[in-house]
Amino acid sequence: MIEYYDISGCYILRPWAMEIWELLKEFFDSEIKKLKLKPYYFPLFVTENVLQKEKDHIEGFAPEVVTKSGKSDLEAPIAIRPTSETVMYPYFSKWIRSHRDLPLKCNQWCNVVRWEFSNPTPFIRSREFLWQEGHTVFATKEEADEEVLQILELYRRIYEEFLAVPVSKGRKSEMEKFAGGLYTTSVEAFIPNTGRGIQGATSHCLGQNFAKMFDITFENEKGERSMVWQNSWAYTTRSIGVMIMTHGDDKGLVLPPKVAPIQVIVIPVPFKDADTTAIKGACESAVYTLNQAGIRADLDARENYSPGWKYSQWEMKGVPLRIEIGPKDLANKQVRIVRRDNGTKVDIPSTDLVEQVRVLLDGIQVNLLETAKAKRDACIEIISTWDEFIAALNNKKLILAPWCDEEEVEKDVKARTKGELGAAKTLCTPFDQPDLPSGTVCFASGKPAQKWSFWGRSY
Ligand SMILES: O=C1CCCN[C@@H]1CCCn1cnc2ccccc2c1=O
Repeated sequence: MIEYYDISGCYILRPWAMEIWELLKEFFDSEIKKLKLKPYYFPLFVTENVLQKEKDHIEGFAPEVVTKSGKSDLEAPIAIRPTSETVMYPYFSKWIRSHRDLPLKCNQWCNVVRWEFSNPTPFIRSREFLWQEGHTVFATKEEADEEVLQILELYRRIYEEFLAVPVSKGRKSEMEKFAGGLYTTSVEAFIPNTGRGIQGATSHCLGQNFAKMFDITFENEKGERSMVWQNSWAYTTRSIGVMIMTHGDDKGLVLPPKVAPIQVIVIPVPFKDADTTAIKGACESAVYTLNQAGIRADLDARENYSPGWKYSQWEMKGVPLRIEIGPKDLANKQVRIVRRDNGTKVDIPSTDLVEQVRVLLDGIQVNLLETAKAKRDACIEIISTWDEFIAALNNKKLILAPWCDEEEVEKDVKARTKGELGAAKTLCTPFDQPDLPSGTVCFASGKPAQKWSFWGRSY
């Protein structure tokens, strides 16, 4: 999937990874086009003084900004985009004059650079990554609020319907939200093996903060000038890393069929005096029939590897289904199908091939999500006291706790849980709130609890 590069935190994405990214992009792009998003491409470079325009929140990120100044020190240093607000919004200000210019809906698929120094991890934390960033502009807050949730639902579908990763939709705390915005919503995943939460994607309502900063105003129907309301939202190639960690097993990758570059690998099983030509022919026609039905099938007829060696290689690559065709299968006009997710083998008549493969692929997709959901739910611990919180944290749990929603308390929990594994933090306040009996107190402060929030260590 990936090749290490001679610069730390940078990776080469090879076809097995890029084909997954392209399948996700195909779905997401077709969905946002239904919402009237238009494709744009803005420059990679931004002058540092323009980037500094967001100085109130950018100082938090400043060290991550890669800059290069020209040969003579007269030239203003140029930065590589870590995100594109400051690149785009001066032009939104120029392009938007009247309510007739709204809503403006801009999406770009691109790379961004954030020169992070904490431990680089393929897909999960890289200094350059691919993403889509949506930047939309509305006349009213209501329109913005509605779109924030429409996009968040698309991110849930990316994770649950394609990557088979369960996520929780919720709202970020004031401390964890995008500082430049009004509020942040996110889909949060959880990795049971490490007991860490991981942000899957974010959908921010920016309010009128950037309209003020970049003077993005419009004349409404009554001829009055007012400021626009904006959103911005993104998901990244990190989503591939979350899928790998969620489904992988000791044999290697386990790919959900919806994002598998090859969904079915067909392998001839020759036998010493059997008719190898007929077997290969049967394999080729199986691949052809499946491809005609829109199933991503391929043939592995390499003569320099044994069937057993091929089984292991394609299992390691996570291909959902393997079809074996040997002399016995040929004689009985059947094929043997092996599932990657649970290893079951089944012999099916060649005449039922497409139908059965479809049923099996759908079954794998559902099974992977259900299995991951059960594992994630088994990690959720509902607590009410500080001691229970610490115990759950040390047991690698995803903690659901009643919280007074005070930032000072959030900071205090971070301070009290600092350590080499990283501090605990709020992951999100799930939209789906359990009942909060009156009188329930905050696990950390003892003050009246306002909400249930997910807490835990995170990536
Ligand atoms: O999430 C999104 C969605 C897509 C558009 N951008 C927003 C917010 C990005 C927040 N952010 C994140 N890292 C940064 C790193 C360096 C400079 C600036 C930033 C920065 O503004």
